[in-house]
Amino acid sequence: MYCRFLPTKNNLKMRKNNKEVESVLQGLINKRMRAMEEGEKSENDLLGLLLESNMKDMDENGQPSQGMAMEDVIEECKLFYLAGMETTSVLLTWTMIVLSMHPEWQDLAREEVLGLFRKNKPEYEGLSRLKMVTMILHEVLRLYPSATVFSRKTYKDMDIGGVRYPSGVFIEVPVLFINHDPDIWGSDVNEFKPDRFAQGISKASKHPGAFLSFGWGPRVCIGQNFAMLEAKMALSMILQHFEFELAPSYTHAPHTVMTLQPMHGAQIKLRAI
Ligand code: HEM
Repeated sequence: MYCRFLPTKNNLKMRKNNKEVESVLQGLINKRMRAMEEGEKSENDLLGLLLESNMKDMDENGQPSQGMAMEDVIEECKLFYLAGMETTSVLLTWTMIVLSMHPEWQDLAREEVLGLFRKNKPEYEGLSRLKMVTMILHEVLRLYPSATVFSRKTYKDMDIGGVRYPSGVFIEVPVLFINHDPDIWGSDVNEFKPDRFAQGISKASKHPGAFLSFGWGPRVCIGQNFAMLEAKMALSMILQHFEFELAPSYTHAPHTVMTLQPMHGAQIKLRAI
């Protein structure tokens, strides 16, 4: 846990990158704040909302300390970008890979999408009626969870699963291992079987809370509905216009670099339809 404070080559590079990201964000924030101070209407996006609440708090209380500190605004921007971008993009990547490996499911998904939207642009109402596509995305998230682990820290002495932990212990929740545990998902745990989600997430496994790909509890992923919507929209549009299969150069090697990614990339051949 504390290794990140050591001046290793990687840590120094990360710190340098972090500084660079923060200074880019600070520049964007300054520009936006100037525009807001000059009376320009704030844009309806995350940064606009954060800054608006930050400035409002400062106005009402007259003390900047009551508002959201600028470091917090920067941290929120970083969090939303890092937590929201890569996770959804690797979900789509794995979905393309898995549907290339299982053309029968690719056909079923396409049938559903074309049945609902034909070749028209998918609209919000229709996306919520995509049952097959939703099952596929959940099964991909089970087999290849974008975040393979998340952590917690005990804030007091406590018993978890019959083990006594003192306060201040970091606990890693191994999502990838849980998602591949045959005692939870059955002996076909390593197979791609979207229909295990046919009755919803809580009925897909022997334990109703076993699906942890979006986390759980008060810190559950705040963007999960948005991510699913984005993935459904993108996948629907791809299925409407392309058939796809793996290129011979594709090598299956999932590995973790922050998120779970295909180590050698995802070489996929697309054919317009
Ligand atoms: C497939 C896509 C995604 C996956 C698999 C995913 C997964 C996760 C996981 C496992 C957590 C940790 C939960 C915990 O510690 O209990 C998390 C937290 C979070 N996610 Fe996502 N996420 C995805 C997309 C998004 C998107 C699109 C956004 C924003 C638009 C987002 C924003 C966040 C934020 C802000 C948190 C921190 C929540 C908190 O600590 O209260 N995520 N996500």
